[in-house]
Amino acid sequence: MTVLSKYVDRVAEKFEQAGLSKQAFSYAIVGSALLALGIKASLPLIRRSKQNSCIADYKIEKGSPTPKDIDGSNDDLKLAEAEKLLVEKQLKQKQMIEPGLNKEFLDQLRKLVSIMIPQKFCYETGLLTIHTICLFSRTFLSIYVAALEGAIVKFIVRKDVKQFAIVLLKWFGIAIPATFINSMIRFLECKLSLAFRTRLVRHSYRLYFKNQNYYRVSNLDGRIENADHRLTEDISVFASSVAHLYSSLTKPCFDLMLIGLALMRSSSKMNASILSGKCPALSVTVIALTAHILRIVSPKFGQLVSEEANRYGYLRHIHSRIITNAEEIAFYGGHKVELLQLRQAYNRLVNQMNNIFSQKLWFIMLEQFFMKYVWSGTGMVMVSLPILTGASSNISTANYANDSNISERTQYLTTARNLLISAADAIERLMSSYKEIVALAGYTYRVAGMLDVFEETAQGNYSKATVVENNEMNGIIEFRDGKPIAMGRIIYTDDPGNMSITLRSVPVVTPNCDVVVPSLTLYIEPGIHLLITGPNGCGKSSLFRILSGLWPIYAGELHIPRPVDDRPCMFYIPQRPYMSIGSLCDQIIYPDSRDDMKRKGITENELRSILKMVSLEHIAQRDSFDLVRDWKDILSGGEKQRMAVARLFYHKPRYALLDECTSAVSIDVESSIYEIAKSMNITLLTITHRPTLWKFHTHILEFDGQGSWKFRKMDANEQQKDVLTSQFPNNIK
Ligand SMILES: Nc1ncnc2c1ncn2[C@@H]1O[C@H](COP(=O)(O)OP(=O)(O)OP(=O)(O)O)[C@@H](O)[C@H]1O
Repeated sequence: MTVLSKYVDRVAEKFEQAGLSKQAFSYAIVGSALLALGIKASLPLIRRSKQNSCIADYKIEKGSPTPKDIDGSNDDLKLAEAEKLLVEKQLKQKQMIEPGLNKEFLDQLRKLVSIMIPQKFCYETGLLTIHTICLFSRTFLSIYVAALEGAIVKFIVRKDVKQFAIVLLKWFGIAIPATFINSMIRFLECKLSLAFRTRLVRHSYRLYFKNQNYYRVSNLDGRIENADHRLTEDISVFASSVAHLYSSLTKPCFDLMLIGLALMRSSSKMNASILSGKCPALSVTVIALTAHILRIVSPKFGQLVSEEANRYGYLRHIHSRIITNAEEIAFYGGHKVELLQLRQAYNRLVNQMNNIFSQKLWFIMLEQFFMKYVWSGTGMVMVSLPILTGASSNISTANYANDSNISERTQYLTTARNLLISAADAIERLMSSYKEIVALAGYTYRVAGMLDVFEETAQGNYSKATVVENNEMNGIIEFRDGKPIAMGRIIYTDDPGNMSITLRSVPVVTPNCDVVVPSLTLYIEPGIHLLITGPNGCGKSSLFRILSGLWPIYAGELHIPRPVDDRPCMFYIPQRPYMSIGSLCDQIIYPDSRDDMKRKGITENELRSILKMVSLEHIAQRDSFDLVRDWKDILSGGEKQRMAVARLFYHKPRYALLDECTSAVSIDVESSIYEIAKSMNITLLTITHRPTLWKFHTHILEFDGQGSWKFRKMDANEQQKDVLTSQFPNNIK
């Protein structure tokens, strides 16, 4: 500032020499400052209105790609459009509760705390107690160190070398427990955060895997975009901020309490009580006023942090999609599109982070100004006022020259100053905790929100944005509070003599509440090998989803045999089989564990013969059963499908739900697989487009793609469809 004012003076002199008055020069400076301010204020508005008009242009052009779209310069506009849609969607779902210090936050926090600390006496309360003792001891030590420093100054002023050396030694001696306790506080904070995290993770994993929630959350419900991010990153950050907040709230409270007492004691010794008269009023007024100003001007950190976490989660989601679908993307050469999406997601995150940084810049400046300067100034006034005014002092003027009194006062001032600095520091920490609390509100909102969604989806309550408007009128689905209600019933039959599956007037309804088949009635008993056909999207796989309990039943009844441990009722094999992490043995027995296998008394030799049934014996010869490899990449498409069939032969279910699961398997191996399955008394429910498989079935369920269906016994001609197809390809549909 000094340099600037000197420079301004020098320029003003030059202007005077050139014949311009100092007043005109001042007007010019003020004018240009106002102009700069005006530009700064209006520029963002101009930019925003320009952006809006561009978005409007883009809306008009949507659907017809322009050269601008193609060269990627319209990316920002697309992104803005996408973001707008997202916000509209969230508003529709009434989810735009602003995370901040409010009742919702306190309720959510209370709920999460009851998960993190489930009992009065548990590991976490033990850690908290030790942590609290350490924080308390640290405050005592700070006060003791302040007193020692005062004594050191006193003996320096008195020139008392011996006492000085003794106190200095004490000062060094106290450093050992003080540093240990400091380190211990950090250690305990980390342990506490980990303990909280573990409790939350265990609880949320339990919920995530309850009633196939991992499927429901991403497929049937639309509220959580990236459950993986919430389950890992958000829980971790939430747990550490709770643990940190505990120490950053309790330590300053102890500090204030004990320092207040220490100050009162030392000041009353000097008959210069800083806690009487106008001093406390002054300090309380200054602190309250500055705190109020800071609260008013504080940016909405909770909302900002929550949005940042959203964007970070989305970025990770795009990354994981690329990893999962790397081969497909590489075959398509889709790297440009993927790169663009990654960049857009990253830019969104950067924009949000920049926004937070710039909001923090001014807030921290103001905060520091109040805390470092305004409060220190007030503290200095408080310490010196009683001594300077000396109104209440009993120390006579005659004694002022006395060395001892001077050194006493110096000691008092040094100790009081140190204590006041510590107290100011404590208040600073308390006030900056507000920022942390608001940021914590953001994470609490995400973690508690996730648990709420998990609990609701586990009970079959789903919420999807696009559901209600289109379908409320169809009469098949009942809605309550805008949410579809699953009125259908699943009835498990326990009768070992009745292993049939019955569907009575069950509609096939997608998670978006599109009715694919209004009402389906079927009776399947062991030995009815059912072939399911129909055009794409007619609901073939959806029927399997309903039979497996993945999709809710909105009406009617489904009777299925209750699953028993050793022989599952149904076993589903998809077109793209899932390869788990683990050894070759783990692939065959999935989802059983080694212990389950031992319990069932199945040996490695039996596994070998299962592999032989699906013509995969060479894999067991190549690798041992215990070798852990990345089977997803090692096995070819057809081998993976055969491995999935090996699982079927291992589990020997009553019903096999085969969803084009042998589309990549050669026809001869496929036929032998079907024969073996039938010989094992497995009833086949097959979706296939291959005529060669018709002969293995006794009944057919035909969907027409318009919601109608036909269920009937196959005639002998139909069973020979593959032969007829090869002889008269044009006559067979
Ligand atoms: N998770 C989902 N969310 C919303 N709609 C879905 C979902 N899964 C499937 N659908 C819709 O349900 C309808 C039936 O799908 P389904 O998978 O049963 O078809 P399909 O008959 O098996 O077809 P294909 O022969 O192509 O496999 C389709 O219109 C599809 O878009």
